[in-house]
Amino acid sequence: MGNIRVFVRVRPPLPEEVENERYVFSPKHGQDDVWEATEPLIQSAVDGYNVTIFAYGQTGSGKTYTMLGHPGSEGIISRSVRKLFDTKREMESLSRSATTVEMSVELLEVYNEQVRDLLAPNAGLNGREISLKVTSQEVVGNLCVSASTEDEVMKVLALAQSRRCVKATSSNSQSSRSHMLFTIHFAVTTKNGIQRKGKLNVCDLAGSERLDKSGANTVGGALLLETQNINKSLSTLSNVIERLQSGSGNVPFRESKLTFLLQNSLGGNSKTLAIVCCNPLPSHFHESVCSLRFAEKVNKVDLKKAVANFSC
Ligand SMILES: Nc1ncnc2c1ncn2[C@@H]1O[C@H](COP(=O)(O)OP(=O)(O)OP(=O)(O)O)[C@@H](O)[C@H]1O
Repeated sequence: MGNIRVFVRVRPPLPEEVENERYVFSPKHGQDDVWEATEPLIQSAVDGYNVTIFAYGQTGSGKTYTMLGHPGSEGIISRSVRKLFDTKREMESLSRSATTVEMSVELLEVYNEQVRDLLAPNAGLNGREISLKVTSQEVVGNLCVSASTEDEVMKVLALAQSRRCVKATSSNSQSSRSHMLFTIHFAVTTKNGIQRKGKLNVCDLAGSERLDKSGANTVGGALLLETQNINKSLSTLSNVIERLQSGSGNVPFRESKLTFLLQNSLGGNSKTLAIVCCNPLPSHFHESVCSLRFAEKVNKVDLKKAVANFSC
């Protein structure tokens, strides 16, 4: 006598169901499809809005691939940078340089509950922690590098990525051990002196992981501490979203550096997109369900109506 055998069969979606679920990207959708749906938000940064895009999901589910991509398979960041520079050139040439656009870039990581400036000369794992003053509106004290070409931004990004803490775990050979926040500012000044300032924040979060699956509890030391900090900040993020959704009580933005940095994106004047990534394997079913629950909660959060940042 053995156990009862169980088969599970998932039928393919029917055409009308595909239409209803079109915001779900399946494994057959590529980077172009994700970009096509994301691109209109980048235009909002040009129009003077604060825009935030963050990738959430368990370790190894495709967050960094979605945001940064691979050579020949560009992610959201490089496509956004190119779009912003194309727009800058177009605006300046159409106005015969009467309109000017200035762009600058910031790159931060949150590693073990410390905010680090990835562009600072002493950045990196062995570097000193940069003490940043984080206000509810913005981070003060880090480097903001002005950028005049896409190549410059991509070089700065590659430098930051090389300094970011990435390690092999048993779930992912290139696992990001920190949350990375890339910000590009887009400031337009017209010939009559009117300014509008938009910005795009792209956040590649570190992935949640179970200690037993990641092997961190057996390796111990740094990996264990990193995993605990990652999980703690992601669970604070989840609590923040829950409070925002229910509208009850104080929102615990200050309980983690990550939520502090995302405060304006989640509870303020911003247009925000969460991309929730899932691992396709049945063995990760539990984690995928948790990520989808998170997606559902985020989807119910009512943000204040975003207002463009204009000044004279
Ligand atoms: N849509 C995709 N198409 C093809 N390969 C993908 C896709 N998404 C992810 N991958 C591959 O899966 C692996 C894990 O992806 P990635 O490193 O982006 O995960 P992650 O969610 O950022 O993980 P972590 O949280 O550990 O940093 C990588 O080898 C990546 O190239």
